[in-house]
This record gives sequence, C-alpha cells and structure tokens, in this order.
Amino acid sequence: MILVTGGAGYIGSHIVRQLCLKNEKVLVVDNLSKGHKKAVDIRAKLIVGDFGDENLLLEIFKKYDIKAVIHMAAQSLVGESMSQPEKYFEENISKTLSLLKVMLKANVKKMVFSSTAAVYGEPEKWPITEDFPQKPTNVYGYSKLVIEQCLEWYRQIHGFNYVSLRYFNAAGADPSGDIGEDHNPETHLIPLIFKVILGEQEELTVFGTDYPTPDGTCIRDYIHVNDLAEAHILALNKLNKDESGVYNLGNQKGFSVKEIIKVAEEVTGVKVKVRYGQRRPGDPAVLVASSEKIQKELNFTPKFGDIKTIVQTAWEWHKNNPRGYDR
Ligand SMILES: NC(=O)c1ccc[n+]([C@@H]2O[C@H](COP(=O)([O-])OP(=O)(O)OC[C@H]3O[C@@H](n4cnc5c(N)ncnc54)[C@H](O)[C@@H]3O)[C@@H](O)[C@H]2O)c1
Ligand SMILES: O=c1ccn([C@@H]2O[C@H](COP(=O)(O)OP(=O)(O)O[C@H]3O[C@H](CO)[C@@H](O)[C@H](O)[C@H]3O)[C@@H](O)[C@H]2O)c(=O)[nH]1
Repeated sequence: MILVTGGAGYIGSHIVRQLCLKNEKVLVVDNLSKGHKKAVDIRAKLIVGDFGDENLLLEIFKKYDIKAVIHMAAQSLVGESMSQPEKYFEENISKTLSLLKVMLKANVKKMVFSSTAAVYGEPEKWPITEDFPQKPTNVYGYSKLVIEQCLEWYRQIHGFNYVSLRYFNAAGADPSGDIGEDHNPETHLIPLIFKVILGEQEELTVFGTDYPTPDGTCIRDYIHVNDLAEAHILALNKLNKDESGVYNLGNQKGFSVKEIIKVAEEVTGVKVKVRYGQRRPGDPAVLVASSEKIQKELNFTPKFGDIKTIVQTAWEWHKNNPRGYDR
C-alpha cells in the first residue's frame, strides 16, 4: 500500500487517481484544510487527519502494510511564507520530521517528496539543471530545501531512499473532468484567468511588466498535473530498486504571463480583462526547467506537453465546475 499525504489536494488527487488506475492500493492522509473529500478516488482509503500527528501515524503504520510514502501535504503559498514563516517551519519542516521519525520506527524507508523550483531562488540562467545553486528567496522554498537535505542525511545514515521531485508550475486537469484545481483562496495564474473569464472576478492583475523578458512579464514552465502524477509512479519504481535521486519536473519551455493569457483567450474565445500591476514580491523573472535528467534516468515522457492542451484541460474543469468541488 502507498501512503499519500495531501492526497485530497490538487496534485495529490491526480496522483491518487493514477495510482488507482495502476491497481495500487492507496491510503490518503489529509486534514482537508485545503483539499476536498470529493477529489479522492473512491478506490483509495481516506483518513482525515494531520500528517504531523505521530500517534495517528504510528497507528496507520501498524495497521497497514505501507511500502512507501508520497509526501505531498504542505503549505505552499510563497507570499504567505514571507509574512508567516513560522507556519512554514511548523507545517513543512517540523511535521515532515515527525513523519520521517515514525517512518524510521516503522522501518518504512522510501519517500517521494514534493519539492519545488522555488529551491533555486533567482537563477542566473536557464534551463535550470539540478546542480544549479539552491538559494531560495522565500521561506516556502527554504522549507522544501531543508527537507531535501534531511532526506539525503537519512539516506547516508539510515539507508533511507528518497526521490525529491522539484516541480515547476503544475497546471491543467484530468481529462475525465472529474478532478481539477480548486484552491481557496486561489493564487495561481491559470485558474485566476478562468475566474475572470467566468465572471467571478472582474479582472486579472498581471504582476509586473518590467521584468527582463521579451514582453516584460514573468516566464514560467507549466507542466500538466497528470504528467506530474506519472513521474511519481516512475519515482516509486526507482525507490523499489533501492535508489534515490533529485529531479526537476517541467516541460523545458517557458511562457510569459501575457502568452498564457493569450492561450486562454484562444482556448475559450473570450477576451480577458487585464490590469497591469506591480511585481509580486519574491517572483523570479524566469523559471524554466531542464528535465533531461528525469527523461534519461527515469524514462519520463510528458504526454500533455503542449501548452494549449494544458490550458484546455484546465478550462474544461473550470467551465464545468465553476464553483469547484462545492457544486
Ligand atoms: N501547485 C504547484 O504548482 C506546485 C509547484 C511546486 C511544488 N508543489 C508542491 O506540491 C504539493 C501539492 O501542491 P498542491 O498545489 O496540490 O497543494 P494543495 O494545497 O492543493 O494540496 C495540499 C494538500 O495537503 C493537505 N494538507 C496540508 N497540510 C496538512 C496537514 N498538516 N496534514 C494533512 N494534510 C494536510 C491539504 O488539505 C491539501 O489537500 C505541495 O507540497 C506543494 O508545495 C506544488
Ligand atoms: O494574479 C496573478 C497570479 C500570478 N501571476 C503571475 O503568473 C506567474 C505564475 O504564478 P503562479 O501561478 O502563482 O505560480 P508561481 O508563483 O510561479 O508558483 C508555482 O510554481 C512554483 C514553481 O515554479 C511553485 O514553487 C509554487 O508552489 C507554485 O505555486 C507568476 O509570474 C506570477 O507573478 C500574475 O501575474 N497574476
């Protein structure tokens, strides 16, 4: 059985779905602070609880035959991490250390860890390879880097195996239309564009037009959430060979904020009302991955690499579920 923390969240629910489709037994631990019960595949077992609750975890590891943990649960708002750092130290660092402590006790020594491009901070060039300097510019990225480093010490000292996946920008939704992105508050670009298109929000604020990029807006590397999910399955295969690694997960293509708005307009046929605003603190100008390492070592091949497909699948979800799971 695979334990997925945060399996009721946006990315987690897509991973759980893929695991179930591959006939894996899945146990989700999620406190539903950000996730949705309805997002969890009915084939998986959901335990509503905190992944930092050591007693609950001890019970779970005693009762179920857990082979590996996919650790997705976290706080992940960059801006918030800079006003409430203690929340990120507690939720992303302390609680993950508790989880690792219980895993060691239970002799379960395999983890896929959700890391982030934010560990790189403001890179000087791109595409970003895994050996670039890791100098996070926000507490969120720092909290993920600390755990990556702890995992490496656990590997060396306790024979632990881990795969840290540094996701770039997760986007899109499962083509079934059953699951998708539903955050409250929403801070991500693509769902916010759709909120404007659906009339739930008056306009989209573009954060900064004076970046050193061709059109002055930030460039990001968007990766479909199902491709992310597939990479977790490849990561589990690596763990099963008692191997560890750190991998970037992106599409190796950058799109500016203005380009994403244009793609959304093409997909929906609706013009987006835009306001040009100030830069958002902590936003690097360009984040584009090199995903060569994961392609070569884990045979990762994205199926939804085309940006129009990514935006289209997200649109299908938002159009059919304008109020998310609360329908
Ligand atoms: N969305 C992205 O573009 C992106 C990019 C890089 C990394 N990540 C990482 O991927 C992971 C998932 O991101 P997401 O966008 O799906 O976020 P999300 O908020 O949708 O999902 C996180 C889930 O974890 C649960 N959770 C949070 N704290 C918990 C706790 N203490 N105990 C139990 N459950 C808890 C939430 O209820 C939620 O269901 C996070 O670790 C995030 O840092 C996301
Ligand atoms: O209303 C908005 C929202 C976003 N943006 C811009 O759109 C881009 C993408 O922003 P967003 O969707 O919020 O994603 P990021 O801030 O790039 O962060 C995501 O991608 C990172 C990795 O690249 C992860 O670490 C984070 O967890 C994940 O939220 C950025 O340039 C933002 O400045 C706007 O201009 N207006």
